[in-house]
Amino acid sequence: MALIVTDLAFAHPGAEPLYRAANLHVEAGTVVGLTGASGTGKSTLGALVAGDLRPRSGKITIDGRPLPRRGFRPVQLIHQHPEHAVNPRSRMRSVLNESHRPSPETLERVGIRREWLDRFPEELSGGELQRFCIARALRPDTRYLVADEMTTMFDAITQAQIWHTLLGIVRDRGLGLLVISHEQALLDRICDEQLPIDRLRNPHPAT
Ligand SMILES: Nc1ncnc2c1ncn2[C@@H]1O[C@H](COP(=O)(O)OP(=O)(O)OP(=O)(O)O)[C@@H](O)[C@H]1O
Repeated sequence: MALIVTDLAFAHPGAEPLYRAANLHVEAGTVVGLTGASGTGKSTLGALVAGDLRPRSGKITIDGRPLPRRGFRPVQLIHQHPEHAVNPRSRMRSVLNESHRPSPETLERVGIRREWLDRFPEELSGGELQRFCIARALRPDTRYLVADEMTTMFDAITQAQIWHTLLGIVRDRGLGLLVISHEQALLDRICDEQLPIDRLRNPHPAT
């Protein structure tokens, strides 16, 4: 069981290809860190494996099946800026229930307080809002998560709480987790494996 990217090619409109033949393997139940300098395509790769962007060519398979083009989303993306990932005009109860209804146990485990459900996004802190994005991503059919600079904006205590919670759930559900981060100490602590994106990009550059 794995998320497997094979010979992926992608370019943003009007730009040079970011990857010509990228390969990535995230085994279910493992935590893989994706590292690399700014602008080298880590977030873009996260968006591709989550199905938010479509590759030019190549293959993405999830537990042996092609990544679905619509509907069922087995790979869920958690962004750096939760405030950009939610509708500012929706109360948190609606935000949460957009994709599924998380169980009360999930809400409690993720650390969402009941009284937050009636608030609007701007009435929550970034860390509180990120907990909603995590709960929303934890659909019953989610198999893999991409955490793209998920806690970069938060203080050390909030970061530690969110990672502790998420890693516990990932372990219990046997999910695969791709972590995109510039924080080397975090990656060293939580990852089973780390991949520099340069190793995935352009493995056969034109000479
Ligand atoms: N929607 C877009 N349209 C055009 N170019 C884009 C778009 N999104 C990103 N890019 C470009 O693609 C390249 C890779 O961006 P990406 O965000 O994937 O890098 P990154 O490695 O995640 O960077 P960072 O570590 O700074 O977050 C950058 O040069 C960026 O300017």
